[in-house]
Amino acid sequence: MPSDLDECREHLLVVDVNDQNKIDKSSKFQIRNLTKVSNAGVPILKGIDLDVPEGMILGVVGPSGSGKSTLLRALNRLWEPPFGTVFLDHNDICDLDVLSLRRKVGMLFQLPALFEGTVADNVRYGPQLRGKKLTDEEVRKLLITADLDASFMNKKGSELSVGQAQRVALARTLANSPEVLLLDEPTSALDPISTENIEDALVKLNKNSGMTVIIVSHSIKQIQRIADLVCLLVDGQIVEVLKPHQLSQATHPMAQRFLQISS
Ligand SMILES: Nc1ncnc2c1ncn2[C@@H]1O[C@H](COP(=O)(O)OP(=O)(O)OP(=O)(O)O)[C@@H](O)[C@H]1O
Repeated sequence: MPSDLDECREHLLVVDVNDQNKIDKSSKFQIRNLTKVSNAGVPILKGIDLDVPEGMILGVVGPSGSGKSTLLRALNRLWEPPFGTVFLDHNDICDLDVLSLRRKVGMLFQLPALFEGTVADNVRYGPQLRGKKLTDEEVRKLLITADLDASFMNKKGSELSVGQAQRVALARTLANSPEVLLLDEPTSALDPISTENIEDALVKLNKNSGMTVIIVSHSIKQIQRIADLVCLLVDGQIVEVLKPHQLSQATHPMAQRFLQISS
């Protein structure tokens, strides 16, 4: 018996923007005609239409330069579209207070920048802005979720490896209890064991708290391990939306080639 979420996943489609009846009411994000052109006039995103159901892990894959990071950044208002709209819970994100948007929609970058101070300072940063001081125990739990042990608490952010900094950045993002997690190559600097631990943590967070996750990854295997659905981006356009086990059925020639080489 398929669950509501399964039904919903079945219906994640690249939508016809003119057909409002197709808007999925349980969507966390509704992206309509999202378009970006570089200053030099080169199209980067070419009218992206996509619904992301609440509680889903959506994998975004595609060749380098296809616009994956640009797409993620739009969802957190790191740039604002000259054309197109992004709705979060049916509200245009450009109408939302940007700080509350970023608290709801946490983002992790490929190369995380930590703030001055210790790891614990970094993890406490977001809640502190809202007048909440996390206890040592709360910080410890967040670090453990991000596959770091408590001994990291008092280390300086500047003394960490990229892989350790990636995990601190994850703990710092989770400290805000986001409803959505945008991940840009979150395990690119991690060893296979840590990668597996982070993947497990993401799946647990998704299952236990219903957190919607959108993950960009160059690892097709990673996407197949954790995603409910995969969106293939080629040259600024979504060319396929498939379930992970259906990836071999991609019909777009560039998507096929990309998948063959990366699998
Ligand atoms: N601020 C910018 N100004 C001009 N061009 C940009 C800007 N940001 C990105 N681009 C260009 O847009 C295209 C898409 O970049 P983006 O980083 O989104 O791709 P990507 O799919 O995430 O790539 P990768 O897999 O290599 O990280 C690239 O050609 C890039 O050079």
